[in-house]
Amino acid sequence: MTETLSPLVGVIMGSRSDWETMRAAAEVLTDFSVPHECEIVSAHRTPEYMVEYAKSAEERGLEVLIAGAGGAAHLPGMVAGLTVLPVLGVPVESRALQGMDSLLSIVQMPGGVPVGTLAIGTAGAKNAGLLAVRILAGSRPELRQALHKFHQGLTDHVRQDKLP
Ligand SMILES: Nc1c(C(=O)O)ncn1[C@@H]1O[C@H](COP(=O)(O)O)[C@@H](O)[C@H]1O
Repeated sequence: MTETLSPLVGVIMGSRSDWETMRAAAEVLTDFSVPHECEIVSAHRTPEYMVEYAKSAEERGLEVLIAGAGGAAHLPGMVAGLTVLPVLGVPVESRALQGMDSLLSIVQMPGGVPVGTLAIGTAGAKNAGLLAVRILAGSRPELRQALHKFHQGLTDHVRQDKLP
């Protein structure tokens, strides 16, 4: 994509420790040449910055937010309450409860405030990146084309797999 270099997707996470998971989302966006930004934003530790970030996201030109957090993962839901942009929530795998706490904190949103919840961990982060690309592709034919190519690549790869 060349029409703009200002970020279209905001990848945010509650802590630096989430990066190992959330980098999978950023890598997908890089692969599809989607301009994006990555930041640490925490509902618990930086609540005022979270409000500022979420409220300014739309006017800054962001179109999709990907929010990852672990444990008491309130970030995605809080952000979804502060913006009308689509928010994709990634439950980061926690040590104590293997991410079940993160998942349940993100998925069970009250009606009216949607968060698109992905799977726990790196696979969820990767799919959040792909879902963001799919959302953006709705109005960007070049991204739609790139997704068709990616999809075909997946299919070809699996079709060529041989059992031992
Ligand atoms: N769940 C949240 C939020 C939030 O929801 O705002 N902020 C930080 N955290 C989470 O705390 C976990 C442990 O963080 P540390 O590793 O910094 O102790 C991280 O997975 C983070 O997402």
